[in-house]
Amino acid sequence: MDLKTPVLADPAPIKKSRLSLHSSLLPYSPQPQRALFTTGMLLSIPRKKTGVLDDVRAAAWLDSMKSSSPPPKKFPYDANPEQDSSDVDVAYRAWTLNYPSAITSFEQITHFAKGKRLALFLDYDGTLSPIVDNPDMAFMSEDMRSAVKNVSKLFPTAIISGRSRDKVYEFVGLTELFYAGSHGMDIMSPVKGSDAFNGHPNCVKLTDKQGKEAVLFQPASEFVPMIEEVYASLVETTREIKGATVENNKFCVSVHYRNVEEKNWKTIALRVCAILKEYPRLRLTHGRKVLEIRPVINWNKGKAVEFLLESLGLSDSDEVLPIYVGDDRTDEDAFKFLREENRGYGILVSSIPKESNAFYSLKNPSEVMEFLKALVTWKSGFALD
Ligand SMILES: O=P(O)(O)OC[C@H]1O[C@H](O[C@H]2O[C@H](CO)[C@@H](O)[C@H](O)[C@H]2O)[C@H](O)[C@@H](O)[C@@H]1O
Repeated sequence: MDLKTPVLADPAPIKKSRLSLHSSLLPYSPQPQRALFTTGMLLSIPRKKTGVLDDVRAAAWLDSMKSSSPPPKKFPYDANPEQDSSDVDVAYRAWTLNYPSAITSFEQITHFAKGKRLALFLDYDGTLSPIVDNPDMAFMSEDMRSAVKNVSKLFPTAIISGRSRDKVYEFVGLTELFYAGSHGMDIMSPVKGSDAFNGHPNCVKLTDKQGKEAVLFQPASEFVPMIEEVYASLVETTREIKGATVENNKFCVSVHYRNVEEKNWKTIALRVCAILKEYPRLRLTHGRKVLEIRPVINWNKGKAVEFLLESLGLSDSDEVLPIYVGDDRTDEDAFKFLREENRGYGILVSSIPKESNAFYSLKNPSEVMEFLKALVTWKSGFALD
């Protein structure tokens, strides 16, 4: 099977590595067996306790907060009254030469998928539901729910979210799927294929809400008391900052600043920094107008994809093509895993140009739904052949 990718469709931001990856993707080569769990899952990050360093760190966070929140109308140039939306369109179209649309490249994707089982991994916020001001109101539409349900009848499908697993399950409400919450630090998967994890201290067998036997993997379980403590401190320290909210995602905490005036972002950065200084075993990552505090462990959404592939019996890369769809920085770990392990494709959901480890792009959740529906149509037609 010739899987050669046309040169123009090669979505390569860093030409060297992406081209070499593409050539090794053709055809997929068997992956060397690797140990999923490193013995030292805990990473150590030295954190000095001087005031100057705190200021420097908070200033760096502030830069990151600002750069990750470009005002859509000004992007990709600075404020320019002459600039109209067609400039933005041109920039976006140029970007899609490197990250082709998964819809216009659909035939290419299904060509790669022929003879393999597709496995789908879907982020939640910004992917299945539109980004909204109130995180508690980030509902997915009924149309999207039925698209996800239909796709999950044909392909193993998992949701991998930064939310707590319970919360994301509440939003999605489909029993047919597999769920990983807290950026992959809380995974419920079927017992089938879970032998590799038997005896792992963070892996327990239980019966899920539907009465099915399941495996629960929580690599950061020892951090729960610390997360609860830091959540309480963050609620307290941000209480008087108008618009700031703190969300407890069980193994990680989100500090939202979407509704905070930009002049107060620095205060948030400084206060979160002051709290985090007391917790050297926690670290901060950035999301979409959110600061995410999480344990310093060697685990992320990429590791969660690897875990799920293994526990679902889908780890043979000759037979399975995983596709991961996500919009956030934390999804990059999953894109990177699929790219570096030569396993499958990341699809970045973004309406503005962004550097990414994904191969393809989709503009927004509506296009995600269109893509999922196209997969169902394709697979159904294929089944009738
Ligand atoms: O991994 P995800 O499922 O994408 O979760 C990442 C974070 O998503 C949520 O925050 C984001 O969506 C909110 C609702 O649209 C929005 O108000 C917020 O600004 C976004 O950052 C969620 O609330 C966070 O806890 C997740 O970590």
